[in-house]
Amino acid sequence: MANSLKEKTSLAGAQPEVVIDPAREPIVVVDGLHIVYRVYGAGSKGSAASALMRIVKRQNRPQMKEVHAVKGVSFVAYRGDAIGVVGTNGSGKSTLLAAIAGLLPPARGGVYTDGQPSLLGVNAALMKDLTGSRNIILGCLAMGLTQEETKAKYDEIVKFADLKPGFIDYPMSTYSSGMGARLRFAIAAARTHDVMLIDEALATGDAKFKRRSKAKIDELRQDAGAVFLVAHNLDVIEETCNRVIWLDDGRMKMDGDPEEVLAAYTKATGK
Ligand SMILES: Nc1ncnc2c1ncn2[C@@H]1O[C@H](COP(=O)(O)OP(=O)(O)OP(=O)(O)O)[C@@H](O)[C@H]1O
Repeated sequence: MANSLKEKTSLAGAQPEVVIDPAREPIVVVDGLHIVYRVYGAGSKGSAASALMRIVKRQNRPQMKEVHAVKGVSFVAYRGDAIGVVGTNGSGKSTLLAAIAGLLPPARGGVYTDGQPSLLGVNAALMKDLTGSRNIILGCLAMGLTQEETKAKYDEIVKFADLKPGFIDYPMSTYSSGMGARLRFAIAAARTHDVMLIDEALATGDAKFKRRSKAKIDELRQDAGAVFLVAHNLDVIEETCNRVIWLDDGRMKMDGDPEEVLAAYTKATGK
């Protein structure tokens, strides 16, 4: 599979922008990636009536605006990497993760992954009207676990989420954001992921849960291909990751050792 990644990278363009270290196993290759959102102005989604009015008034279609969120980012993540992604609001962190997960089509360049990426975000798709218990079962089945595997993992997930007593049988709409995040993380961590993308999921947990999550991520890193973590809390990144990518206005500003990158980022942003 590693070979196919190398082949694909060289096919991505005449001049691939990434260089793969032949001594290591690439898991994710991001090659000259550009992501552009297309946004229509207010009211532009429009009804048939507003379209008719435009025809009558001989007006053109409302202007489409483009938001260039990721601008030519390239890097290679290797097996065992836990990569923290930092950057100020709107710098493109979530967009990059969504692109790696295959949820956003590149405008240019490409993303190649060895295995199935799983995006674990604050808005991960759990059903608010269903109980935590039902969500565990649905979540496990959705991740591809069999009924037997789901049953076997159930108690472990409940224990890891460590919700207030009884809450596992309440609808998730009654959970605080921290409780929701804990359950989401506990469900996602119940299986190993080839590429695990965590978007702020740990931000709402308390200190004890963060410690346990870190231990769990370390464990997942042993089996997973690569872990990506977006967090505004730099301590979480520093403690969890072996590498940090700093995005600035959609561009790669730095990629390297956590201590070095976080020091430069803190100095530049005063965070
Ligand atoms: N669905 C969308 N439609 C249009 N523009 C979007 C959309 N999502 C994000 N953007 C824009 O893309 C850019 C990058 O946003 P993104 O959410 O990736 O940044 P971020 O670094 O994750 O920010 P934050 O730290 O605030 O979560 C921003 O300019 C944002 O306004």
